Amino acid sequence: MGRRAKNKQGPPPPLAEPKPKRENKAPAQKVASKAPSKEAAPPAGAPAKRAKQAVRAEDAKRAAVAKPTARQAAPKKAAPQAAQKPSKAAAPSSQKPSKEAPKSKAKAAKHPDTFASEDDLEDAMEWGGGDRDEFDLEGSEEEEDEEDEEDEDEDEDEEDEEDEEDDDEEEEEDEEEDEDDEDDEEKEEQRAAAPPKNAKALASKREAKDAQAEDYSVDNVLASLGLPKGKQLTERQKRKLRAEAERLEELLKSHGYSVDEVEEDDDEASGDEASDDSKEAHTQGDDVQEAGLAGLEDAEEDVEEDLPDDEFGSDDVQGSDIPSDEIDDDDLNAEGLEDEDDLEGSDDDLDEEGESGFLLPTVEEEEAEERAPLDLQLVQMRIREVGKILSDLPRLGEPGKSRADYMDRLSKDVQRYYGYNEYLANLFLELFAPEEAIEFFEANEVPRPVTIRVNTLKTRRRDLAQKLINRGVSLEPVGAWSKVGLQIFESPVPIGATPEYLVGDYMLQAVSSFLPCIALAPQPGERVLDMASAPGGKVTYLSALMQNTGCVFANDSNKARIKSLTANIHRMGCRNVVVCNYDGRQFPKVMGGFDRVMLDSPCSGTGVVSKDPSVKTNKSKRDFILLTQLQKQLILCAIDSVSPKSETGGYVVYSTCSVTVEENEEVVEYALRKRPNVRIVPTGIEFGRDGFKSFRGKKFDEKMPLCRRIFPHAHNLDGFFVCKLKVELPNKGAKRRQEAEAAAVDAAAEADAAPAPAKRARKAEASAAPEASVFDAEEDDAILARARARDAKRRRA
Ligand SMILES: C[S@@+](CC[C@H](N)C(=O)[O-])C[C@H]1O[C@@H](n2cnc3c(N)ncnc32)[C@H](O)[C@@H]1O
Repeated sequence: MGRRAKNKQGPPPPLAEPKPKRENKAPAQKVASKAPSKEAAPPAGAPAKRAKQAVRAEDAKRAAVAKPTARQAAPKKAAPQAAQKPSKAAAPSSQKPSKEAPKSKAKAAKHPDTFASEDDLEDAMEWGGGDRDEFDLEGSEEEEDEEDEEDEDEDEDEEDEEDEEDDDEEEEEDEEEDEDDEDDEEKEEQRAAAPPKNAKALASKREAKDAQAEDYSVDNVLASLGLPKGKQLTERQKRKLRAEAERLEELLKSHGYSVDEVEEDDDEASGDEASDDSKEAHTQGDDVQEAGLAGLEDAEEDVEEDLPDDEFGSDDVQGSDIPSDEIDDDDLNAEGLEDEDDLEGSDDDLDEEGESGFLLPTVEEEEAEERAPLDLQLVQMRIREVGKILSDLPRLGEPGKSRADYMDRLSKDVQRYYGYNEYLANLFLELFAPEEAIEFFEANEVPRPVTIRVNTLKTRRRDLAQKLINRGVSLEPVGAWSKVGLQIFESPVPIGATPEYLVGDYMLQAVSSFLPCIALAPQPGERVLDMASAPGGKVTYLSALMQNTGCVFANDSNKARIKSLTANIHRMGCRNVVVCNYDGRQFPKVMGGFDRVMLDSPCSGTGVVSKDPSVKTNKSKRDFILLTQLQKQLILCAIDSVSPKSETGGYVVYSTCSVTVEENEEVVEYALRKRPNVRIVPTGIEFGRDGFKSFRGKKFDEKMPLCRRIFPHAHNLDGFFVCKLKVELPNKGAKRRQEAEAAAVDAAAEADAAPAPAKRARKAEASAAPEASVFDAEEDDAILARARARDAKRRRA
């Protein structure tokens, strides 16, 4: 097994820390919201019900697990909806996804980086900012609240005349609000006249739920667990069922339910209060409560009525693989185990089974599981359990089972739970250690934060921020590392259709895609080529960094994408850009001699799965072979388009929104082999992980760690790879390479020498960055704080 990415303490988070007012609300929700693709979603709450029934049936006499109150017993529904509206705490790093989190992220943005047009905007609102309908259509309570607030704001606005800076903006806003209010009144009347929209849906949901509850007959319950009736359970089967109970308890605890209080609350739960709560949750249309809490409660009652004590028994238990590593004798006793012998017996077996007590399913059990309906919660728990065991196989592994056995199980479960094809599941499981791979898969289920890039050709960040705040947008700078990024948390207006957007004050753009431009660091007056530039997120940034001077060639081979590229270039006021439409591989023949070349290469998109989940299934081994071939050809052409004699530059940046080694380090390594006059230099990006120096037996250039790798689970950004290359005169390069090879022998000297030039290079580039001259962090912070305070005051009034 080759090198795998490791979790290590990285530099400061790339996006801003959360403000206290948007406190993390529901940390436990993350677990529940880890739903796989929509297609795979089970009927809400069904796995929990099955698990609960298993517990009750097997342990009816023993009462091995305390019965939680109805309220406590509501596992969150593991459905895509939940996953797509992550809690603010759910983000792996400090960022907060926007309140308008997408209702469906299945529709991916056309291109992950930028949003060129109205269509792109729609996509953008889906990937990061929510359903556009939320902004435009009637009906949501939140919207009404906001409208009320806007009405109040009008009054406050009149009083606020001292605030000279805001006057013009606010007048415009007031006019818009007046119009909106008239529309709103009309809509309100229509709403009042119509029957409640969701009453019918609720009624039919209830009917469906009742029908579902009726299905919990003994036969159904046993069948759902793969247990034929009337036989005796083996010790192993009993143990698994008990561990299943533990699993459920763990699940409840992880959602913040206290199982310890169950005994006392149980009485209450059967009383009015609990059922009232349940009903209330129902009538509010809360899917989570409905599916989990009320459904579970109903199912419990049915099982109690239907299931005779001796009914549960089979040699053919298809049961789940049950983590029993945390079974605690004291707990079991406290919870009233009647049959001490069983417990002792299982303890003995646990000793034989390794410390975790988790058993991989047998072949028969696997086959039965294949036949049974997909139990997503079981699969999710098993993924976590196997990930944990693989982190310490000698201690936690089952005797006789190899790493390959566990990896095989994990791969199958990842495919079933997250919806990746076998090739990709294995690719990621090779790239990361198992537990980290799971974090990566989880992060891909959550949308990344919405961010915009301020167009310094047209405005300053502080001015734009102020205008947007005046429109009620909640935002923050993305962090000290960028002077042009703003993270959008909430917006009452479509962020891709504000007047500021339309006049080109900003670009909707993922912050990862700022990084290649920062690395290329084009200088005013230079000649620059962006070899694959549509729809233009990066090329318009390059143009801005060059302050509309020099010349940028924006090329793309795809004619259809040239349209949005051109539109963006116009909207952003880039006057130093020439658009062209060649296959990048023709470029050195078309023209050459550039000071810098950007190759943001076509790639598999494995870094942006959260935006485009189709990547999970539509990328095969063949695609990777073809893509890497193209990437290798393009990188050579990019190198050959650069003038090694450039006095100010002579650089190529190669980037992808993919995390695979094949598309990144291997492509760069290929280029270094084919062009000995090229070397890797620091990118100037202060965060991210190092590029791999070796992977699965392959050794890469010693400078490969200077490349930056960005991961969704580690940085809460789109996955990205950025490499900066310096192109030198061929003879000079060859000489330098020989010298470098000789120098590599002296490891100590190398260790001393490496950091200093890297630092110097970074410092030089930072001071040369044109945007630095228009930025004053402290001043910006003060202005933004004042604007936020004013906005807060208006809202309070
Ligand atoms: C990752 S996207 C570029 C995104 C762009 N840099 C931006 O920031 O908006 C890759 C682009 O490569 C283009 N492309 C694919 N094959 C190409 C080729 N052989 N030559 C030039 N461009 C190509 C695609 O049309 C696509 O627009």
